[in-house]
Amino acid sequence: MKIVSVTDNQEMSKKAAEIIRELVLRKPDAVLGLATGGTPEGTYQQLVKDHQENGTSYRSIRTVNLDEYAGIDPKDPNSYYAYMKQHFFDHVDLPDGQYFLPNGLDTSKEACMRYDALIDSLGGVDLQLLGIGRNGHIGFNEPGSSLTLGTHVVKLTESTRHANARYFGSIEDVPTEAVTMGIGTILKSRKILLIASGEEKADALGKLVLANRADSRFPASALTQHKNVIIIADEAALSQTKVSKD
Ligand SMILES: N[C@@H]1[C@@H](O)[C@H](O)[C@@H](COP(=O)(O)O)O[C@@H]1O
Repeated sequence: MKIVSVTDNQEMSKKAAEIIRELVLRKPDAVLGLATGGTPEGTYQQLVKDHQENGTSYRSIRTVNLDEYAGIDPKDPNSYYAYMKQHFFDHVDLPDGQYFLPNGLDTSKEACMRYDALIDSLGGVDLQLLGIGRNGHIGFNEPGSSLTLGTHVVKLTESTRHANARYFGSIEDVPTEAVTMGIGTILKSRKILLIASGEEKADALGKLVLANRADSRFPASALTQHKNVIIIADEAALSQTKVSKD
């Protein structure tokens, strides 16, 4: 795992966007694995700015998202589909029909298998963007998840529901389940870019930097099994590690 230490959220977002942009320019039909949450918002902002100012094109790009809440209609403003439209899809020239998310309204085993088959049919993910949950979850793979599964339905932990409640009216409105790419799916990506910002991620980052083997109690540790992982984290997120700014 390569760790890049940056000053703050803005520098993290710029560096992450630069890596994505380079791939898009080098491979105009790349498959991007995308993530949601507060952390990648700045990265999408940078990519949109770059598209507007420099014309970087997404015409032939395909994207697949990590996860979606179960039981939430894509039209619901709290869906990850709506998040992606709002932060990225509606502002670049990525054609409709070239972006995919798990379907929160069809959580059947068949639908999950179809999502993995879709990713394979696109040729696999070139670059998977990841955030990290405070408890070390990636996608929605909560502690205790199998580290080999493909896309599947998960029960969200109360800590994750509380952390994500800021987007909903109240905690009762936060779904209890989600559909997520499994760690098995994530590890198939050719490259993984994990971004983290802020003190509330310091615990998780501290554990991740020290991890030397995959342990299902801390799902992000599965990244130790992948050969091409870059972590871009700011000083606050790295405050419990010995990694210092380059
Ligand atoms: N499913 C998402 C994850 O993909 C994300 O990495 C995590 C951290 O979110 P945030 O970036 O808002 O801290 O939250 C959610 O649970």
